Amino acid sequence: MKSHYDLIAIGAGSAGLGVAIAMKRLGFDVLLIDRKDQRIGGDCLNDGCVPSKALIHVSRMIHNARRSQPFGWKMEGATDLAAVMQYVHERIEIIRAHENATYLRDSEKLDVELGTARFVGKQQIEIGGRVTSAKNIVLCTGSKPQQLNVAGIDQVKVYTNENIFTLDELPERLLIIGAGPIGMEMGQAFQRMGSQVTVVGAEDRILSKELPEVSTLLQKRLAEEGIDFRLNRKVKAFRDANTAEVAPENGETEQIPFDVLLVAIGRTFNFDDLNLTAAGIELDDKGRIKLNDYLQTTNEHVFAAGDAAAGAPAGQRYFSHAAELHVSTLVSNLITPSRVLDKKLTYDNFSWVTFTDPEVATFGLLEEDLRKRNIRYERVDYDFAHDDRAVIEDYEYAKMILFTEPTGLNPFSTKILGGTIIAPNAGELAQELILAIQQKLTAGDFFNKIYPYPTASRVNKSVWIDHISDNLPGVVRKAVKWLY
Ligand SMILES: Cc1cc2nc3c(=O)[nH]c(=O)nc-3n(C[C@H](O)[C@H](O)[C@H](O)COP(=O)(O)OP(=O)(O)OC[C@H]3O[C@@H](n4cnc5c(N)ncnc54)[C@H](O)[C@@H]3O)c2cc1C
Ligand SMILES: NC(=O)c1ccc[n+]([C@@H]2O[C@H](COP(=O)([O-])OP(=O)(O)OC[C@H]3O[C@@H](n4cnc5c(N)ncnc54)[C@H](O)[C@@H]3O)[C@@H](O)[C@H]2O)c1
Repeated sequence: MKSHYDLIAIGAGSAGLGVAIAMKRLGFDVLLIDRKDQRIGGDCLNDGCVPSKALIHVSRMIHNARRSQPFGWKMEGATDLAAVMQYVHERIEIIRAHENATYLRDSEKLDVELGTARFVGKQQIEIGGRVTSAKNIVLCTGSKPQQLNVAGIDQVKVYTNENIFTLDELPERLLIIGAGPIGMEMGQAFQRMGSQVTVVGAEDRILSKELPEVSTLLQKRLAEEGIDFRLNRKVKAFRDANTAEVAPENGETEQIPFDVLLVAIGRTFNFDDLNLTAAGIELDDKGRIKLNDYLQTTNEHVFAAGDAAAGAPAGQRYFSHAAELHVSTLVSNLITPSRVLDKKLTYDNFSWVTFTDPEVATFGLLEEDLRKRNIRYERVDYDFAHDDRAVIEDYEYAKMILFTEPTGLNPFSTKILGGTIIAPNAGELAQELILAIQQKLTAGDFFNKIYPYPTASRVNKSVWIDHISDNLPGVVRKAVKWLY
């Protein structure tokens, strides 16, 4: 480790790896720090995106195998969770081959230190008893699961995303607290593998960041697969190691027996070890780092990225690709010679996907953003009932909701502002729409594109064919007829 660097990144998850590699490749002297080699890759690789999506992949195969029975396949069996987890961990190790200290030192020429970092000055970091400094430091220390603090919890073996992928026996009864993306993705995966899943959610609907009709449709599909929902309820206490006492605000308490408890009730931060006060870095009243629009902390030499940047004025987004957006904003600002040219963080072109089946993809401006900003918009609802691919593959229930500019005299010039798709592979279907928002493409651009039949993404044209047909001004129809 050198005594001084151009930049130090603390934490080697999506944010830390991104900023360190980008700055190094641009020619700067960079130090990357994480607690230990097995943590490099952060939550995403070790106990977030990668293991969860691998588990979802396996559970979908099991579900599809079961669904083939009406077509003559006779299958029986039970999930061997140890074998499933072996697959999950093999996938992690494949990615770890290029996300580890040796690889980063040898191939990316980064300085990598393993240990817990703490501030000992405004630009000074101590790690393993040694001190180094940097012109700029980026806090990429991520987040951790929020704990459930209720009476009797100490008797229970609590699982979170940090240890659920170590299970090697399928629980008969899995109780999940929290109906957010972790609860829904893991709940469906375990239900499909053969557990009886019960979900307790504090709000009146699942995935409360989505449009209400999307939550309702997804909940219906998950309930049809057998998940038992107890919404508008909280765990009040644990009677013993396998019984939760659950109740609505002013209602009767119900006992829910379980074999395994998964808690997924949101995130908190990893700031305790950092000694932030030594660097003059302040937290807000929610325990988030105070940041300006440029991801800068109250110490002008220290910035935050990834889950650690939840205190940004633009809002909090706990996603790997949010870390990617923070990194590109930061790197571009760090190498820009004049502060006047600095880019503010904005989520206007952001998107996310919840990898349930059906998937939920949400992109661009949310309806609440449009209302808050007094932006005039129209809502376009598209039902997949008459989409040939949806009929062929049995997902006529799917929906697309777009928020568009108000249709003017020329409906072909309408642009998308945001929207949501709930459908199998919605995350892939939405990609074209996300690009359209970013590049300001119009309804006419989709209308004029010829999509191979019967690709699923033809819906991105069908929605406009319907919309344009419904909104073509009478004068245009008359003119066309007159010219005919
Ligand atoms: C179950 C689950 C599924 C998810 N699925 C998705 C998904 O499908 N798509 C998606 O986009 N996002 C997903 N996410 C969110 C995504 O994982 C996170 O947003 C992302 O990992 C955040 O990256 P980060 O770099 O900010 O933090 P992290 O990945 O948490 O990395 C932080 C690193 O900092 C290190 N660190 C902390 N403190 C110190 C210190 N003092 N000294 C040294 N090192 C330190 C930690 O060891 C850790 O490695 C999921 C999350 C979970 C929990
Ligand atoms: N596909 C993806 O991109 C993906 C997948 C999983 C997680 N993530 C990220 O990880 C983050 C964390 O996920 P999460 O699901 O833990 O958090 P979340 O904050 O999104 O959802 C937690 C849910 O738990 C509920 N809750 C809180 N306290 C409760 C209590 N005591 N009893 C019952 N319910 C309670 C909340 O009302 C909320 O609906 C997400 O915000 C998301 O950004 C992303």
